[in-house]
Amino acid sequence: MPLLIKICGLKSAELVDTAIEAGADLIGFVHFAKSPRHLDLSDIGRLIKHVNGRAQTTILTVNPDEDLLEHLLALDPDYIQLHGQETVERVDHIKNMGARVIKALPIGDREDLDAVPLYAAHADLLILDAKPPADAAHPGGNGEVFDWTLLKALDPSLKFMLSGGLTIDNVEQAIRDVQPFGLDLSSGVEVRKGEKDAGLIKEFMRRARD
Ligand SMILES: O=C(O)c1ccccc1NCC(=O)[C@H](O)[C@H](O)COP(=O)(O)O
Repeated sequence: MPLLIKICGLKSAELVDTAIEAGADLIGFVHFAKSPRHLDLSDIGRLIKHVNGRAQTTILTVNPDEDLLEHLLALDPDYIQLHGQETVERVDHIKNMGARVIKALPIGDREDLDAVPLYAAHADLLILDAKPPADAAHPGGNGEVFDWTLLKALDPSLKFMLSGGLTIDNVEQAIRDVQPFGLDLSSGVEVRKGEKDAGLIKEFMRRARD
């Protein structure tokens, strides 16, 4: 089965087209005010319409309240991505609202793996991302790689997307060593925080798909 590849934090229709034409399966839009990739609801709605079914879409948010969730669901993304401290009960609740849910889990050490089978039984997709540095302004999109060898302790039948610091230089090794179900990335195809580069997106996708 081909790798599911998600590119997160796209902000323009042109770069959305670049990512889709290069073969991205899932496009992520960030709604988190402190992020350099933050978009307001009207821009996210416009970009989801622009994708128009050519790829799947997700809106990424952090510990959303009911009111925000209702606004996000009205934009009709394929998934809501949760990147905060949302519990499995919260994941279930959001699914009951009619959403498919991607849950991101921070991985820094062996103990962090305990949450993986638990959330795998509730979320539609799981992202295993690097634990953010203590002084990070946002819980994801920090370009940090975690120790992939930790993942050897997981049940091999668990499906997850590998995330955290993926770049054109480490993507082939990541696929070889980890053999994930999917990949998720943001900073690795940026020239500056929040600014994606078409050439890096194409090169990343070429190396990931070869
Ligand atoms: O991207 C952000 O700015 C962001 C802000 C708040 C919560 C999560 C965020 N990103 C989550 C993602 O899905 C990223 O793709 C993932 O953390 C990997 O990022 P990177 O290490 O930069 O590739």
